[in-house]
Amino acid sequence: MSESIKISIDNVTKIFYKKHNSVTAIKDISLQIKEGEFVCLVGPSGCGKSTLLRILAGLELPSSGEFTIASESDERPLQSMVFQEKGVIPWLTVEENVAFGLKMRHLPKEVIQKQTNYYLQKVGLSQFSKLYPKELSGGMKQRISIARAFANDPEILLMDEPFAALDEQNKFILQEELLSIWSETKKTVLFITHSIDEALLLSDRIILMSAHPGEIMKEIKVPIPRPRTMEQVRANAEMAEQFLTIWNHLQSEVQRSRK
Ligand SMILES: Nc1ncnc2c1ncn2[C@@H]1O[C@H](COP(=O)(O)OP(=O)(O)OP(=O)(O)O)[C@@H](O)[C@H]1O
Repeated sequence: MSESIKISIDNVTKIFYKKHNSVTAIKDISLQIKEGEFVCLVGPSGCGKSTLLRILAGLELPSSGEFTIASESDERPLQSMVFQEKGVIPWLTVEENVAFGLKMRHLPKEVIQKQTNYYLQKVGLSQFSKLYPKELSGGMKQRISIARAFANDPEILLMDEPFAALDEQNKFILQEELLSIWSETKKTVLFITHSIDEALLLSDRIILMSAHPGEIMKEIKVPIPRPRTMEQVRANAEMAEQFLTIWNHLQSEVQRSRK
């Protein structure tokens, strides 16, 4: 991980105005993420995690505050986003889905083919390249989204619970595949999850958010070195302690928000 700051979020607040009231989704969020860092956002449901990601993706505007994403090249997209589901285009084949962002940028055909093939192979979809998403399992569809996001070669990756809809076995496999691609590319990643195990396995740093409105409450540096496996995460005493810290935080925030 480099020491340079890739994402800088400064005092970002988002208020959604409705007809008769307003909702403050996130409040005064300030966060700096280093180049090549893998950061997970964890917090109770409705605390504004997706709102923050959507702001960074340019899909929402902050009500106040600002953010910057350091850009190395004008030719690369600033960000790629991976969602929980519905991230694939049903009328395009697997290969066309992965190539989609590259085609939009009108890159040379050979570059598109090379990049697409590389990431299809990385996520184990090479032999399914001509199939359509409806012919694939949920795990395979998420692999397409991941391959497309990395193939785009964005400055940063934003991932909104990409594995939440998968069964445990598929989740473990995709987490390991993601870590393997990430360790090669060293992309800066901001990843939302509700799974404490997932956050401990993937992150360099975990940001804990408060219940509604979402504010940053605590940061946890994940203590074990990489490469990591879920077995190590589960067997490591320090990780068990961190698990409890996060668990207790979530419990108390959920209870506080219900009062
Ligand atoms: N477009 C919108 N219009 C109005 N309110 C919204 C909008 N998007 C989000 N909100 C509100 O902002 C708050 C934060 O929502 P958000 O989806 O960001 O939370 P979250 O932490 O990602 O939730 P979850 O973990 O359940 O996915 C919620 O109260 C939600 O109802």
